[in-house]
Amino acid sequence: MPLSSVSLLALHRAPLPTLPPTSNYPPPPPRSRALLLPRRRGVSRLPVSRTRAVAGDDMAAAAAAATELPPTLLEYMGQVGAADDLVVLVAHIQSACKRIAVLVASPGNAELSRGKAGGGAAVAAGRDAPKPLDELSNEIILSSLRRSGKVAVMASEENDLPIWVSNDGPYVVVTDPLDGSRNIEVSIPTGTIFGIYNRLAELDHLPEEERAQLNSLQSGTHLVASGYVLYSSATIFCISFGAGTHGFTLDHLTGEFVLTHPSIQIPPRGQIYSVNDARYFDWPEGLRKYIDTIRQGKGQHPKKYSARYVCSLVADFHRTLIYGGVAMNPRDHLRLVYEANPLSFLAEQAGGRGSDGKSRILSIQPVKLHQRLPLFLGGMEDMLELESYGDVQQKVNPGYEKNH
Ligand SMILES: O=P(O)(O)OC[C@H]1O[C@](O)(COP(=O)(O)O)[C@@H](O)[C@@H]1O
Repeated sequence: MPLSSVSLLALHRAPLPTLPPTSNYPPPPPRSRALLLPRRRGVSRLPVSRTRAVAGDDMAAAAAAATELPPTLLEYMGQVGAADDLVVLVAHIQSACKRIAVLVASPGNAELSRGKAGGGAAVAAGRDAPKPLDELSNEIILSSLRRSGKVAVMASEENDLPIWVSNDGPYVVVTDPLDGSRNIEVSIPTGTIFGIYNRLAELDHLPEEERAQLNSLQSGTHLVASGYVLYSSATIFCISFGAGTHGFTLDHLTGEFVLTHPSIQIPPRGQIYSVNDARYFDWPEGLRKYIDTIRQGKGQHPKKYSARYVCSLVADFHRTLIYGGVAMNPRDHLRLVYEANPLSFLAEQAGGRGSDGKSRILSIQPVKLHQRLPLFLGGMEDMLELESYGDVQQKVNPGYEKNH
């Protein structure tokens, strides 16, 4: 059945099971063993002949087990009353991300990623040349968005210009299809980041190119939803529709993303800072002082902070969302439209903050599609302390080649 007629199948609008909000640190207890078993939908949906075959006690046990199952991502969207168009769109994004998850975990991934650097085994030319993983991921996402029938424009970090997809699509999607792909060869986590806006009908009279640009340059305050998928030891789909940030983990037995991290709250104070601190000597005075202070335990939080830096934005952000602290890239490197806005939306929806070191990210009006800026994401108290140092944006960036 095509996903577009997911029609929201029998997205039963039963009340949500009462899972506690994600208490981030220490991490949540392991999921019940029932989740490790092949997924059984509600017993009431079994054909009558089959339900009759189930003996009384078994029936009761099966019913109890079924009602304990946390919802899948699409069930969750049905339960919270998400618009049908949005459910169809997210269904297509999740199916694209499942394909990317398989791709990054496949034996050929290293060869594909070497193709990007023009070295390694990528000797075939033209159409036969292996495509770098981020280009392939881009194509996977684009074709899923096309098939959804719900997208007017897609703007991707991988394309110079936004792509006008369909005149009928109600949504605009911005995406970094595979962030951190330089880490693929060594199996370090990667991720897909996306943001969803409403298509601006008032621009429909403009020429296509201009319409596509302006639809893609909406400020983060207009996000309808944003999310990321982390490809790591678990594949996790984190999303916000503007009412909290929620995490769904891919259950490989059923192929479903199931709710594992409801209502994530970033601890206002963490004990981790995340930055490429080989660049310490290029940092401004304020940032150096901040980091020196917190790692000695002399900041507003009288604890010595630890350093963690994966150098893969989705992984560094995911850890920050769960454990707190601050994840940052103080140089003009990460992109406002594809990375900073979607992640800041998730951070805010989890009670945290996304900033360029001075201002709230979501309030910055993008002027260029590939605009880059310093990015700081984290728990509220940690972020306010960091910003109080004033001078935290790295202005110089000498001597670093982007070759690994
Ligand atoms: O080299 P830096 O400044 O540490 O930047 C690392 C960051 O760059 C990224 O790899 C993204 O860079 P690209 O968008 O060029 O792939 C992030 O995943 C990571 O957080």
